[in-house]
Amino acid sequence: MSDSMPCVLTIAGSDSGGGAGIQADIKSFQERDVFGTSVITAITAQNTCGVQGVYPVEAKAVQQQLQSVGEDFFISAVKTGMLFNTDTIALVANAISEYRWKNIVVDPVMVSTSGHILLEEEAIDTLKTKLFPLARIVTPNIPEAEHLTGLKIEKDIDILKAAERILSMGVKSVLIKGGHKKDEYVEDVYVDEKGVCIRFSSKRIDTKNTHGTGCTFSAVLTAELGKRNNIDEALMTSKRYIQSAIENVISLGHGHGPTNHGAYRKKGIKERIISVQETIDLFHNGDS
Ligand SMILES: Nc1ncnc2c1ncn2[C@@H]1O[C@H](COP(=O)(O)OP(=O)(O)O)[C@@H](O)[C@H]1O
Ligand SMILES: Cc1ncc(COP(=O)(O)O)c(N)n1
Repeated sequence: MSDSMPCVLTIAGSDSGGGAGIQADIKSFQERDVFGTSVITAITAQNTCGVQGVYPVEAKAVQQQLQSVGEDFFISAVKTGMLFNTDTIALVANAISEYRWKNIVVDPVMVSTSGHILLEEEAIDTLKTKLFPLARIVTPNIPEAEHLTGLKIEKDIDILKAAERILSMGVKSVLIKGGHKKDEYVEDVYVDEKGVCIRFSSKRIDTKNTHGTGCTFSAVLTAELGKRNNIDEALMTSKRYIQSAIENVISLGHGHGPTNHGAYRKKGIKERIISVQETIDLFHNGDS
């Protein structure tokens, strides 16, 4: 191991079932060869069948964790996941400014796959106003993009409209993930402030084992940005990683099982992705 291993940070909730949250993030960091640090915002009692309890960590403890990490490590990228309430969001935004953290990936986690609230409704505005302007990229799924924008996403054009509205909240770029649609291909659509649009498309895997896919995707993205990769390369790696992790299922639990983190690294697994289409100057050409 090189002594200059990039060091990244996840600020998220703990999932006792190990499939999502901090646990998914640290596994992803390890797989992508970055050193993972963490700030835990909430403890969830959770398994593949659902969330049985949510226990937010008190503000003082969140603040101290941010300080412990911020004062000791050079952090090259940060991801935020489950933040749960307004106080935590404000503390995180302050720490990002104080420690001058860059490459901020905001996964606007709101509700678990099983339907449990992971972000208080009143905190959504704070997320938009305090955290989004600091973000390198925000990665909502379709229901989250709808909730953030108030738009209904049905057709392709709706995704672009939602992306444009999220960009107007001050983020540099947005990736709207397509896992919740039903099409044959799962398309994640990236749009940035310059009007560049890239679509990452892969064959939909027919499975119920998608617990933690969003956390894993954004953690891999954070690791790749922390290694100074360009955003398009970082997104491509994240899409390939998640495709392998869903495809090579490990059967655990009785509900929505977790993904297989080792799959992408293991030899013999074909990279069966991925068509990428790029449109430059999307908005400027009037296509939106
Ligand atoms: N059934 C699936 N087959 C292939 N890829 C999927 C599938 N479901 C989700 N993904 C991928 O997993 C990532 C997370 O997507 P999504 O499920 O939309 O987010 P979230 O986990 O935040 O709800 C995205 O990159 C998406 O393309
Ligand atoms: C601590 C924590 N963070 C995030 C999620 C979202 O993951 P999913 O959408 O797969 O339930 C979760 N269930 N738990």
